[in-house]
Amino acid sequence: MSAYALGWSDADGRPDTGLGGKGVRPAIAMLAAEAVGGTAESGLPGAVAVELVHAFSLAHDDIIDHDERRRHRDALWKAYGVGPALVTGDALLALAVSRLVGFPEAMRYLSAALIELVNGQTADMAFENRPWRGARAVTIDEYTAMVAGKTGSLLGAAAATGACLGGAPELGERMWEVGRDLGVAFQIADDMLGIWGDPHVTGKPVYNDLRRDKKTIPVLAALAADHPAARTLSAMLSDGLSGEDAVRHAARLVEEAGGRAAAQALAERHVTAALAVLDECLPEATELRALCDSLANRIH
Ligand SMILES: CC(C)=CCC/C(C)=C/CC/C(C)=C/COP(=O)(O)OP(=O)(O)O
Repeated sequence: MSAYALGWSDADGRPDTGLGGKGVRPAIAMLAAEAVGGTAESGLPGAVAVELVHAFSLAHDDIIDHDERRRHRDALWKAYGVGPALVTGDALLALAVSRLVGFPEAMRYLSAALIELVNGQTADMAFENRPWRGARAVTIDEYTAMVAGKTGSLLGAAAATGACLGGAPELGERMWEVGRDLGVAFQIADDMLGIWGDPHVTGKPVYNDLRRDKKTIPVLAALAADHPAARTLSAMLSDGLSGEDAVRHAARLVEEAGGRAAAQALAERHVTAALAVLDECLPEATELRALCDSLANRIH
């Protein structure tokens, strides 16, 4: 498969604008199918299913979070209204499930991912009402479990459905582990891009998570640090960030307290774990490994 299949450039080799998304999940499904000895095309039903689930989850997530921009343009709800965006998301989900009718082993992983996705999303929403400090503060372990559900499960399903469709259902569980750990690292990178990303590249503004009290890993890790900036940050967040100056100041404190470096280190640990399982069960999977490496680059 070409670099296009990895989603980083378009069919003519131009850098991807992000308008259609990076296509990471379908690339994983097709490369996993190939890695276990099938053709890339054999992984196609899984690839389509996971990308449709992803699109459904983004449509609904943008409504939940009131995010107005997605992939360099208005979010679906912003362009067409909440009702149409909700129903479009539902339709995408129904179509996703229909893609795997006739492939029961792959379907098992997709349905497991859907349950975990909803659990992770529910935890993410519940965390917004938890305090920044004290006994009820969100821990890094709780964060990791939440993102393993919200993001890791679908990358897990991509890898596992690919393995099943490529003819190696016995590798499904291990491939799920590979995808899940990659997904945790991917979400950590996404959290980092939400603070330090370039909106021209990501297609969405920075600081929305901070404005909304989202318990993202750079902030949680900063607060856990024994650093004066962490104490100032904790007080500011607990009082509520009032105005854009406060939001920008909080972002600087997160970095000063070491939140960015700690998030990066945690993401690297998850990439390493994913690669260890991949090397153990599919040492010849060079293209899938290359995709993992390119995802790892997103952390830096
Ligand atoms: C049930 C429900 C509403 C769940 C929501 C779960 C959710 C939105 C998780 C976020 C996943 C994520 C990192 C998206 C960006 O993916 P990406 O960078 O691959 O996006 P792209 O496709 O635009 O490249």
